[in-house]
Amino acid sequence: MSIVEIKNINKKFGNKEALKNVSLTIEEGKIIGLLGTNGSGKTTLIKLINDLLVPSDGEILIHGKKPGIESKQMIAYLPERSYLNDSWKVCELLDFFQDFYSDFDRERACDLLKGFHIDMKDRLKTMSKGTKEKIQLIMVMSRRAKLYVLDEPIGGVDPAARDYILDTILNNFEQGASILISTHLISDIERILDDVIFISNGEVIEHCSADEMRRQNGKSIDEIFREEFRC
Ligand SMILES: Nc1ncnc2c1ncn2[C@@H]1O[C@H](COP(=O)(O)OP(=O)(O)OP(=O)(O)O)[C@@H](O)[C@H]1O
Repeated sequence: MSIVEIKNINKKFGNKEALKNVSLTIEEGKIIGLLGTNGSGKTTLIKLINDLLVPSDGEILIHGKKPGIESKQMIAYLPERSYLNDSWKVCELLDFFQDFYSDFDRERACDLLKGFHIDMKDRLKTMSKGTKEKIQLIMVMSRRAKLYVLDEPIGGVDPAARDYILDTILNNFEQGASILISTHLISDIERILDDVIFISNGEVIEHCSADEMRRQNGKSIDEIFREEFRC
Protein backbone atom coordinates (compact mmCIF):
# COMPACT_ATOMS: atom_id res chain seq x y z
CA MET A 1 0.00 0.00 0.00
CA SER A 2 1.14 3.59 -0.63
CA ILE A 3 1.87 5.51 2.53
CA VAL A 4 0.78 8.84 0.99
CA GLU A 5 -1.56 9.47 -1.93
CA ILE A 6 -2.08 13.03 -3.03
CA LYS A 7 -4.73 13.62 -5.66
CA ASN A 8 -5.15 16.93 -7.51
CA ILE A 9 -4.35 19.13 -4.53
CA ASN A 10 -4.67 22.89 -4.75
CA LYS A 11 -3.80 25.20 -1.88
CA LYS A 12 -4.54 28.90 -1.99
CA PHE A 13 -3.63 31.56 0.55
CA GLY A 14 -5.98 34.38 -0.51
CA ASN A 15 -5.13 34.95 -4.18
CA LYS A 16 -1.76 33.19 -3.86
CA GLU A 17 -1.76 29.67 -5.33
CA ALA A 18 0.87 27.90 -3.23
CA LEU A 19 0.14 24.46 -4.75
CA LYS A 20 -1.41 23.83 -8.14
CA ASN A 21 -2.98 20.50 -9.05
CA VAL A 22 -0.37 18.42 -7.24
CA SER A 23 -0.71 14.65 -7.48
CA LEU A 24 1.85 12.20 -6.16
CA THR A 25 2.25 8.90 -4.41
CA ILE A 26 4.81 7.96 -1.77
CA GLU A 27 5.50 4.25 -1.61
CA GLU A 28 6.57 2.35 1.47
CA GLY A 29 10.28 1.92 2.16
CA LYS A 30 11.53 4.91 0.18
CA ILE A 31 13.61 7.97 1.04
CA ILE A 32 12.36 10.86 -1.04
CA GLY A 33 13.92 14.28 -1.47
CA LEU A 34 11.43 17.14 -1.85
CA LEU A 35 13.49 19.74 -3.68
CA GLY A 36 12.53 23.20 -4.87
CA THR A 37 13.50 26.86 -4.75
CA ASN A 38 12.35 29.26 -2.01
CA GLY A 39 8.58 29.65 -2.01
CA SER A 40 7.98 26.69 -4.35
CA GLY A 41 5.50 25.05 -1.94
CA LYS A 42 7.55 22.43 -0.04
CA THR A 43 6.50 23.44 3.47
CA THR A 44 2.89 23.92 2.36
CA LEU A 45 2.85 20.35 1.00
CA ILE A 46 4.45 19.03 4.18
CA LYS A 47 1.93 20.86 6.38
CA LEU A 48 -0.94 19.42 4.34
CA ILE A 49 0.44 15.89 4.81
CA ASN A 50 0.69 16.59 8.56
CA ASP A 51 -2.89 17.92 8.78
CA LEU A 52 -1.66 21.38 9.79
CA LEU A 53 -3.30 22.91 6.73
CA VAL A 54 -6.32 21.82 4.72
CA PRO A 55 -6.30 21.78 0.93
CA SER A 56 -8.47 24.20 -1.03
CA ASP A 57 -9.27 21.29 -3.40
CA GLY A 58 -8.27 17.68 -3.85
CA GLU A 59 -7.62 14.77 -1.55
CA ILE A 60 -4.81 13.47 0.65
CA LEU A 61 -4.78 9.92 1.98
CA ILE A 62 -2.29 8.66 4.56
CA HIS A 63 -2.25 4.86 4.51
CA GLY A 64 -5.68 5.02 2.88
CA LYS A 65 -7.17 7.45 5.43
CA LYS A 66 -7.79 11.19 5.51
CA PRO A 67 -5.31 13.18 7.62
CA GLY A 68 -6.39 13.29 11.27
CA ILE A 69 -5.59 11.78 14.66
CA GLU A 70 -4.75 8.36 13.18
CA SER A 71 -2.41 9.75 10.53
CA LYS A 72 -0.61 11.86 13.15
CA GLN A 73 0.19 8.65 15.00
CA MET A 74 1.79 7.24 11.85
CA ILE A 75 3.85 10.32 10.95
CA ALA A 76 6.96 11.57 12.77
CA TYR A 77 7.28 15.20 11.74
CA LEU A 78 10.30 17.46 12.07
CA PRO A 79 9.08 21.01 11.41
CA GLU A 80 11.12 23.72 9.78
CA ARG A 81 11.17 25.70 13.05
CA SER A 82 11.57 24.32 16.54
CA TYR A 83 8.43 24.05 18.67
CA LEU A 84 10.29 22.78 21.74
CA ASN A 85 10.14 24.56 25.08
CA ASP A 86 13.56 26.14 25.52
CA SER A 87 13.45 25.94 29.31
CA TRP A 88 13.28 22.11 29.25
CA LYS A 89 16.18 19.86 30.09
CA VAL A 90 16.90 17.07 27.58
CA CYS A 91 15.56 14.48 30.08
CA GLU A 92 12.27 16.44 30.31
CA LEU A 93 12.04 16.39 26.53
CA LEU A 94 12.43 12.61 26.62
CA ASP A 95 9.58 12.43 29.19
CA PHE A 96 7.42 14.63 26.95
CA PHE A 97 7.97 12.45 23.87
CA GLN A 98 7.38 9.29 25.88
CA ASP A 99 4.08 10.65 27.27
CA PHE A 100 2.95 11.99 23.94
CA TYR A 101 3.91 9.23 21.49
CA SER A 102 3.22 5.57 22.24
CA ASP A 103 5.72 4.61 19.48
CA PHE A 104 8.62 6.58 21.05
CA ASP A 105 11.70 4.40 21.68
CA ARG A 106 13.39 6.09 24.65
CA GLU A 107 16.33 3.69 24.63
CA ARG A 108 17.09 4.47 20.99
CA ALA A 109 16.86 8.23 21.71
CA CYS A 110 19.23 7.94 24.70
CA ASP A 111 21.78 5.97 22.64
CA LEU A 112 21.67 8.57 19.85
CA LEU A 113 21.99 11.47 22.31
CA LYS A 114 25.05 9.79 23.83
CA GLY A 115 26.50 9.47 20.30
CA PHE A 116 26.35 13.26 20.03
CA HIS A 117 27.73 13.69 23.59
CA ILE A 118 24.56 15.48 24.68
CA ASP A 119 24.07 15.74 28.45
CA MET A 120 20.54 14.80 29.60
CA LYS A 121 20.66 17.46 32.34
CA ASP A 122 21.39 20.39 30.00
CA ARG A 123 18.62 22.84 29.19
CA LEU A 124 17.79 23.52 25.54
CA LYS A 125 18.22 27.28 25.98
CA THR A 126 21.90 26.79 26.83
CA MET A 127 22.57 24.99 23.54
CA SER A 128 23.57 26.16 20.08
CA LYS A 129 21.03 26.14 17.23
CA GLY A 130 22.79 23.17 15.61
CA THR A 131 22.74 21.09 18.80
CA LYS A 132 19.03 21.81 19.29
CA GLU A 133 18.41 20.70 15.70
CA LYS A 134 20.29 17.47 16.33
CA ILE A 135 18.22 16.80 19.47
CA GLN A 136 14.95 17.48 17.71
CA LEU A 137 15.92 15.17 14.85
CA ILE A 138 16.89 12.43 17.32
CA MET A 139 13.48 12.71 19.01
CA VAL A 140 11.66 12.42 15.69
CA MET A 141 13.81 9.52 14.41
CA SER A 142 13.28 7.66 17.70
CA ARG A 143 9.61 7.17 16.93
CA ARG A 144 8.57 3.90 15.29
CA ALA A 145 6.62 5.72 12.60
CA LYS A 146 5.41 4.67 9.16
CA LEU A 147 6.41 8.00 7.62
CA TYR A 148 9.09 10.49 8.71
CA VAL A 149 8.60 13.99 7.32
CA LEU A 150 11.70 16.12 7.79
CA ASP A 151 11.52 19.80 6.81
CA GLU A 152 15.13 21.05 6.44
CA PRO A 153 16.68 18.60 8.94
CA ILE A 154 20.31 19.68 8.57
CA GLY A 155 20.01 23.40 7.76
CA GLY A 156 21.71 24.62 10.94
CA VAL A 157 24.17 21.76 11.36
CA ASP A 158 27.86 22.17 10.53
CA PRO A 159 29.09 20.30 7.41
CA ALA A 160 31.28 17.97 9.49
CA ALA A 161 28.24 16.69 11.43
CA ARG A 162 25.94 16.34 8.41
CA ASP A 163 27.18 12.91 7.33
CA TYR A 164 26.82 11.64 10.89
CA ILE A 165 23.26 12.99 10.97
CA LEU A 166 22.42 11.42 7.62
CA ASP A 167 23.75 8.10 8.85
CA THR A 168 21.62 8.59 11.99
CA ILE A 169 18.58 9.01 9.75
CA LEU A 170 19.53 6.01 7.58
CA ASN A 171 20.16 3.69 10.50
CA ASN A 172 17.19 4.65 12.63
CA PHE A 173 14.03 4.48 10.65
CA GLU A 174 11.61 1.62 10.86
CA GLN A 175 11.74 -1.24 8.37
CA GLY A 176 9.27 -0.47 5.56
CA ALA A 177 8.79 3.15 6.62
CA SER A 178 9.33 6.05 4.24
CA ILE A 179 11.10 9.37 4.70
CA LEU A 180 10.19 12.62 2.97
CA ILE A 181 13.00 15.17 3.29
CA SER A 182 12.78 18.78 2.20
CA THR A 183 16.16 20.45 1.85
CA HIS A 184 18.26 23.00 0.01
CA LEU A 185 21.44 21.07 0.89
CA ILE A 186 21.09 18.71 -2.04
CA SER A 187 24.74 17.74 -2.46
CA ASP A 188 24.92 16.71 1.20
CA ILE A 189 21.77 14.65 1.13
CA GLU A 190 21.49 13.15 -2.33
CA ARG A 191 23.48 10.01 -1.52
CA ILE A 192 20.67 8.76 0.73
CA LEU A 193 17.77 9.48 -1.64
CA ASP A 194 15.86 6.77 -3.52
CA ASP A 195 13.50 9.19 -5.26
CA VAL A 196 13.49 12.87 -6.07
CA ILE A 197 10.58 15.29 -6.37
CA PHE A 198 11.25 18.66 -8.04
CA ILE A 199 8.65 21.28 -7.17
CA SER A 200 8.48 24.67 -8.86
CA ASN A 201 5.92 27.46 -8.40
CA GLY A 202 3.56 25.08 -6.62
CA GLU A 203 3.73 22.36 -9.28
CA VAL A 204 5.46 18.99 -9.21
CA ILE A 205 7.59 19.05 -12.35
CA GLU A 206 9.55 15.82 -11.77
CA HIS A 207 9.13 12.72 -9.61
CA CYS A 208 11.51 9.91 -10.40
CA SER A 209 14.24 7.64 -9.10
CA ALA A 210 17.41 9.50 -8.05
CA ASP A 211 19.64 6.95 -9.82
CA GLU A 212 17.58 7.19 -13.01
CA MET A 213 17.77 11.00 -12.96
CA ARG A 214 21.58 10.91 -12.52
CA ARG A 215 21.96 8.24 -15.21
CA GLN A 216 19.81 10.05 -17.79
CA ASN A 217 21.54 13.40 -17.24
CA GLY A 218 25.07 12.17 -16.48
CA LYS A 219 25.15 14.63 -13.56
CA SER A 220 24.48 14.78 -9.85
CA ILE A 221 21.02 15.79 -8.59
CA ASP A 222 22.64 18.95 -7.19
CA GLU A 223 23.98 19.90 -10.65
CA ILE A 224 20.66 19.10 -12.35
CA PHE A 225 18.79 21.21 -9.77
CA ARG A 226 21.14 24.18 -10.23
CA GLU A 227 20.72 24.05 -14.03
CA GLU A 228 16.95 23.61 -13.92
CA PHE A 229 16.36 26.44 -11.42
CA ARG A 230 19.14 28.86 -12.39
CA CYS A 231 17.99 32.47 -11.65
N1 LIG B 1 0.28 31.34 5.68
C1 LIG B 1 0.53 31.84 4.46
N2 LIG B 1 -0.14 32.92 4.01
C2 LIG B 1 0.09 33.41 2.77
N3 LIG B 1 0.98 32.89 1.90
C3 LIG B 1 1.67 31.81 2.31
C4 LIG B 1 1.49 31.21 3.60
N4 LIG B 1 2.31 30.15 3.70
C5 LIG B 1 2.98 30.08 2.53
N5 LIG B 1 2.60 31.08 1.71
C6 LIG B 1 3.08 31.30 0.33
O1 LIG B 1 3.00 30.07 -0.37
C7 LIG B 1 4.13 29.88 -1.19
C8 LIG B 1 4.83 28.55 -0.84
O2 LIG B 1 5.41 28.72 0.46
P1 LIG B 1 6.20 27.52 1.18
O3 LIG B 1 6.52 27.99 2.54
O4 LIG B 1 5.41 26.29 1.03
O5 LIG B 1 7.51 27.43 0.28
P2 LIG B 1 8.85 26.59 0.50
O6 LIG B 1 9.10 25.86 -0.77
O7 LIG B 1 8.74 25.79 1.73
O8 LIG B 1 9.91 27.76 0.67
P3 LIG B 1 11.33 27.80 1.45
O9 LIG B 1 12.27 26.93 0.67
O10 LIG B 1 11.72 29.25 1.35
O11 LIG B 1 11.10 27.37 2.85
C9 LIG B 1 5.02 31.11 -1.00
O12 LIG B 1 4.73 32.04 -2.03
C10 LIG B 1 4.56 31.67 0.33
O13 LIG B 1 4.73 33.06 0.38
